[in-house]
Amino acid sequence: MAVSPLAGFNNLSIPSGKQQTKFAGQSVRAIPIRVLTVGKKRSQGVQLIVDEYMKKLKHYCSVDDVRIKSNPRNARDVVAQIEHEDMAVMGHIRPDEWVVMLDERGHDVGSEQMASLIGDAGNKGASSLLFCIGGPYGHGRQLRERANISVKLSSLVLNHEIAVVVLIEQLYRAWTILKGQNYHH
Ligand SMILES: C[S@@+](CC[C@H](N)C(=O)[O-])C[C@H]1O[C@@H](n2cnc3c(N)ncnc32)[C@H](O)[C@@H]1O
Repeated sequence: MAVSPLAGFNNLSIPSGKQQTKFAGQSVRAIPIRVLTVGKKRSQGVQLIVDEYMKKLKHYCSVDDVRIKSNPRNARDVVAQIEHEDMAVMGHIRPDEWVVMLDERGHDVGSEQMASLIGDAGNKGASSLLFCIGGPYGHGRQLRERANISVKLSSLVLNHEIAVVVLIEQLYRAWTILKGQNYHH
């Protein structure tokens, strides 16, 4: 029987407050992480930082940087642009992948909770974990329906380039937390 992609996150607990991850001292299955961003060409400075953290993250799991051009069909109105970007994003999602949508209105998670989220995805059967950063006007309807969870990185609205930098550092931080390494204080 096929396992619903929602099966794990239905049970995902996001504990409140700063606390140790429930995976401290336990082994975690290292599933691939894919970071999908919708946007224009990245600036060199942002790309350097993303590359640096991707390299660090690759010590723990495989990582893919999936890029989608914003407004891929040169739509003239915002609604059509969001829909075209949404379709392009959906085309990259794998059926048994757990999808984390980054959104300014999402769950407010701390770094330990992000570590638990990665641990849960690995240990509850997801084949890979996809983190989605939207285009200039945010995510479309299909992705919102498909996402297993929506997470905020800050109460501030971030440009997609800043969002990917914050996200990738947090993914690295999360793995150091899972491994009990001396990076997160
Ligand atoms: C320029 S923002 C889009 C802002 C738009 N107002 C919206 O409704 O999403 C581009 C993308 O960056 C990400 N992003 C921006 N601020 C964020 C935040 N505080 N937390 C999580 N993701 C954020 C989201 O994925 C968003 O779709």
